[in-house]
Formats: sequence, structure tokens, C-alpha cells
Amino acid sequence: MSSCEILPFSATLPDTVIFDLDGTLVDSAPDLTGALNATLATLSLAPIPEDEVRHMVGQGVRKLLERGLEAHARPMNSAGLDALSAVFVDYYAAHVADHSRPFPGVVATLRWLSARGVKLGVCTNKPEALARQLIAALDLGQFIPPLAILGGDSLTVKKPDGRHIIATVEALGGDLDRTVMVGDSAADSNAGRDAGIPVILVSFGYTPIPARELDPEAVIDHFNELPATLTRVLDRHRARA
Ligand SMILES: O=C(O)COP(=O)(O)O
Ligand SMILES: [Mg+2]
Repeated sequence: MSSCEILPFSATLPDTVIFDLDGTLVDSAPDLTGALNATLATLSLAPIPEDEVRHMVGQGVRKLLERGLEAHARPMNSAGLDALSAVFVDYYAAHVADHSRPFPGVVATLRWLSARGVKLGVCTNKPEALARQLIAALDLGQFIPPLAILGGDSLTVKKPDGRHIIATVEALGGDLDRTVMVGDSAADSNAGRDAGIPVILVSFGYTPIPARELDPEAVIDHFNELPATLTRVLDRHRARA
């Protein structure tokens, strides 16, 4: 891929780009499915196919477990969910990158942006330790410093609250007025809106609602569209401000 071929030489790039992780940078559904099913098996519940689990991801571990239990009509109280979360996290931490891989074009695009001085961060509802572990295992840490990886448990708020994104930008020393959020779900588009920054959604992520219906500034079908799309949405956003 050559992202530079599709971007005019004079184009303005953002100061900072904040990425969602699951369903945006990384196709993590296979290992999340494995961990969910291993956890359900401790309750003698049948596995849920990956196609269904994909649409349950995006609001953190607890929500994923709640949705998995709902699929079996097995509601659970808060203490039970705490215990089950610990089982899930233990299993997932041991299998975080067995089958999970960056989506096509991600590595080349992060390299391209990083080489041009664009600051890159990750704002995910995944627990911070697991997010850091996954990013390191897939060798994405060369583009995203650990301090700029904020998880669902890093603050007292998380996406769709815009403060989760703002804190990630602050960790990078970035300029919020020249920041773009890239995600895959309603949590991402709502958090971006709450933070007052433009949002680009990928069309290949995990949202049960199609990305184009979530009212983002733009939708991309492949990461090689990202550089030109970043410039376009940033210019449009600044013209309106
Ligand atoms: O629900 C999750 O674990 C993750 O989420 P993300 O899409 O915010 O990275
Ligand atoms: Mg996501």
C-alpha cells in the first residue's frame, strides 16, 4: 500500500489521531470469542458463534459477558459478573493474540502517519492492561506509546463519554482542535461528538448498526483510505468552527 499516492503533497494532516482498538485497528473477535466461550463453559453453557460475538464487543468485558449470558437467557447479579469477569480476563490474557491480527493496511498506515509526526493514541473500552498486551503482541507499540493507551478502566469514565478521548489526547500532549477519532461503533461516534472532534468510522468493525447510520464525518472501507479522509474531515471540521 502507498498511502502517500492518494494524498496531495500540500494536504494538512491532523496533529493527533485517536484509534479505537477492537474492530478498528485489530480483528480481535476470534480471541474474544474463545475467551467468552471458555468462560461460558465454566457454567456449562454452549459456545456462541464468532459471527454473533462480533456484535457484542465494544462496551467492555462486563457488557460482553452480560450479552453472552443474555443469549442463553441466564441473567447474573453483579457479584456473579465480577467473578465471571476475572475468569474471562485470566483466559483472555493467555490468548490475547492467538488469532487476532491488525486489519489490512493498519500497519502501513500507522507507519505512514507516524513517520510524518502525527501523534497516535488508543482509546478503548477494553481493560488497559489487556489493550497494552495486545498492542505489544502485534508489534503496534512502535507507533503507539504505552502511555497513550487508555482502557475502559483507566478513568472513572469511558466511551461514549468524550473525556475518555480527551484524556488520551492529553497523554500524548496533543492538540484537541486538530485531533480526529477513528472507530467502529456508536460508542466511538458518540464519544467523538461529546469531545467535539470529527469521527471517521470503519465499515468492517463490530457494530450491529451499520457504520454509515451512526452519523460519522466519514466512513472508510479500507485503511488505505485513511490519510486522505483524515485531511478531508479535518478541513471540513475547521471550516465550520
Ligand atoms: O468491548 C471491548 O472490549 C472493546 O472495545 P473497543 O472497541 O472500545 O476497543
Ligand atoms: Mg471497537
